[in-house]
Amino acid sequence: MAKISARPFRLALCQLGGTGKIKSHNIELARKIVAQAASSTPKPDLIVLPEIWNSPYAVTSFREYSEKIPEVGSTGSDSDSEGETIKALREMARESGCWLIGGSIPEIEEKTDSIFNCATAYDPQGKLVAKHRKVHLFDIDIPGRQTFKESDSLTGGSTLTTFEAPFGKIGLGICYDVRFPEMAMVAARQGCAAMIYPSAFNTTTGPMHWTLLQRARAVDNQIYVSMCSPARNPEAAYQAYGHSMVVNPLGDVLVEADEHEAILYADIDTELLATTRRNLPVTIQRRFDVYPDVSKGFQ
Ligand SMILES: NC(=O)CC(=O)C(=O)O
Repeated sequence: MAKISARPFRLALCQLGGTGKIKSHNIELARKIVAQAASSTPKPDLIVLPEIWNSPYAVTSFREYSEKIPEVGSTGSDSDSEGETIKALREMARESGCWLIGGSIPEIEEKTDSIFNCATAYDPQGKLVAKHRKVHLFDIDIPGRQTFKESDSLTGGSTLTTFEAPFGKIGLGICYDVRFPEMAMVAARQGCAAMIYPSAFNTTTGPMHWTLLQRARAVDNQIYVSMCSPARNPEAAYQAYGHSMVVNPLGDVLVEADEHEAILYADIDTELLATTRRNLPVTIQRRFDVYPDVSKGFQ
């Protein structure tokens, strides 16, 4: 179990609204909301965008809107290896002077012709510091209410993702990944202060599980948990839930949006991480002699 080494930091969630079928328009909307988030006082350290914001959230759109995404560490000098959204996200990070989780976009891997739902993160110099391909694809069928099958056009990723920033280590997942507690547990055991999920629940599963899952992941692992959604668009085929949220290690909801466009700010209190773990020391009371250590092989 790695110790959490983090300093207090400020998180800004951009619940982006107004996106539609025109990719360049979606990118301009993202630029505006990131710039607005960065201009607030105190300035946030880390800004977050939602899941699949440059494209409609539809299995029939992912290939058309997909882009190449280079490997982690890329500074964008080889401009052929990345698409317009990635170039724009690098600029947003540089211009804002903040760390940026650029939500997720559809990624094409040319050598296998596979499409992934991929989240990226950047430092304030625009360097790509993390790339997470959604591991658990959103394939559900609640008859008459919500049916979705990402696996019709997407391939699942096969790695877990964390990145180190000066304010602490952050775990990155995407939406449906939150339903798999092992992922957040591994991140927590690797010393992450927060698990952040660009997301897009819907008006069926949102009321059922959105808050419950974040509070569960936070309390189980005594970390901050946050999901950043797009705003709801009444004209879209997929009705995003909205309700972007940050939950603290005690399971308290610190901030929550409604369904409209919004920017939410939350202060990540590293002292609370420490006191929660001191007062309720479950992270050191686990009985891996009785049940298997799910994080074995990842530390
Ligand atoms: N959109 C998702 O990936 C997940 C979701 O909406 C849900 O789990 O519910």
